[in-house]
Formats: sequence, C-alpha cells, structure tokens
Amino acid sequence: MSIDKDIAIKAVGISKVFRLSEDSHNTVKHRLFNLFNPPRTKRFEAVKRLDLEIKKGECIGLIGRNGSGKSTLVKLLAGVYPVTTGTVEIQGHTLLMNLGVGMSHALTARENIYISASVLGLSIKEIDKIFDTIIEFAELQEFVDTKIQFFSSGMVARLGFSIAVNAGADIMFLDEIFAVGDLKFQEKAIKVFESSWIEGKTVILVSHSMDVVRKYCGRTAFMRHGSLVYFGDTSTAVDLYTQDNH
Ligand SMILES: Nc1ncnc2c1ncn2[C@@H]1O[C@H](COP(=O)(O)OP(=O)(O)OP(=O)(O)O)[C@@H](O)[C@H]1O
Repeated sequence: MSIDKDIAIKAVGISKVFRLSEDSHNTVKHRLFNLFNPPRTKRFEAVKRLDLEIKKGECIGLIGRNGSGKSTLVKLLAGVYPVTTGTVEIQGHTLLMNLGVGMSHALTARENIYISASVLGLSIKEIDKIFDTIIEFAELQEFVDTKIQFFSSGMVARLGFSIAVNAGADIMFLDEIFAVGDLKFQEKAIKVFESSWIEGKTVILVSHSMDVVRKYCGRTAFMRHGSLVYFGDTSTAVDLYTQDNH
C-alpha cells in the first residue's frame, strides 16, 4: 500500500475484537477439573471495520459517548494494540499521551523521559539538553527519581505532554489532555495549543468537551457503539453527537 507524502495516518479496514472470558473456572480446583474444557469466550467488537485518513498538520477531534471505542481506536492508530483486521500506516514520530500508556510504571520519571524521547528519535546528548525543561514544564522537580506508579494520573499526563511538546513528537494522540492536571497545568497546555508550536503537528484529540473540539479541531470523527458514524467538519460532528440519543 502506498501513502502520500502529505498523509500522517492512513488506516484501511481496521477493526478490533476483544475476547472476553465468560468462564466460572476461576478457582484452581475448577481449572484442574476443566483442563480439557477450556473456558468459553465471548467476542466483543470494540471498533468496527473503518477507514481513516489524517493529513499532516491536521488537528482532528474524536468524540462519542463513554464506551463508544474512542480510546481503542486511538490505541490501534498509535500501534499500542494490534489490529484484528486492516492496516495502519504512519508517517512521523508518534507519542500517545493517554494517562501514561506507553510509559513504564515500574520506571522513574527520569528513565521514562530517556526512553520516550529516544523512541522519538533523540540521542542521549540531545535528551540531556532538554531534560530540565521537560521536568520544569511538567512541574515534577521533586519527583525526578520517583517511579511513576506512585504518580497521580494528572502527574503522568503532565509528564507525557511535556515530553511530547519538548522532544518534538510530530503526531500526538491526546486523550482528554485538557481534563487532567490542575488549573495551572491546563492553562499551560492551552497556551501550547495556541502557540506556533502546533503548526505542522498532527494532533488527534479525544475530548468530551465540545468547546475544546470546536475551538481546535478542523475535522472531527464521531463514534457510536464502535462504528465511525461521521468524519468531517467539526460543527456537523458536534451536532450529530449532541442530537444522538442511541
Ligand atoms: N482491553 C480490553 N478488553 C476488553 N474490552 C475492552 C478493552 N478495552 C476496551 N474494551 C471495551 O471496548 C469498548 C470501548 O472502550 P473504549 O475505552 O475504547 O471507549 P471510549 O469511547 O474511549 O470510552 P470513554 O469515553 O469512557 O473513555 C468498551 O465497551 C470497553 O469495555
């Protein structure tokens, strides 16, 4: 499959099926007696077959009710989950900022910065230079050598956002970034969004705030029960979502 130079993400026929165990073999005794009678599994299609093409430099909104498949779709696009069907092609360095997905909870903030930034293509020397800026922006000076499993979800999100901003990810998946962190951090995140930094970046913004989506997203995708119902101009997507009673 070929991908044009101006495309950041091209997904064709992608879907995601989770297999949920329905069994009651949850005790050792049950498991032993049922060795040759494996637990039954139920198929659940969290993302139904869809195509999606996002251009470089676009800021895309992703909206839908709880459980409609937004986070699963983002994880498929970011390569966190393998797709059940279809293909995803990416041009650029991506970073997923979804409350620490992609970061290792057993490692410290310092270690996670070095790992994430090197995944983004930076050398150790380059990371040394921006290390303090990342920590200061995230306001985590006192927690540099703390394992992030002890961080609050807001602290993890701040760290992820700061790495992406300062280490130069060119495709960013932001899952509710304006809803985490305290007021001061949210203001900082908004400032970044409104600065020239955003120019040329590709952003996929998952949000339950229609104001945020209206303000920053040129096009928006609306999901319902795992299906992509609409992908086009933001005002139509927001209208469809707000009128939706299914
Ligand atoms: N790892 C998993 N295993 C099994 N089912 C899952 C898994 N992850 C998500 N699901 C299911 O897939 C469906 C879609 O979940 P998803 O988190 O993508 O929705 P969402 O639109 O992001 O919701 P929210 O707005 O609440 O964040 C839900 O029914 C959820 O229970």
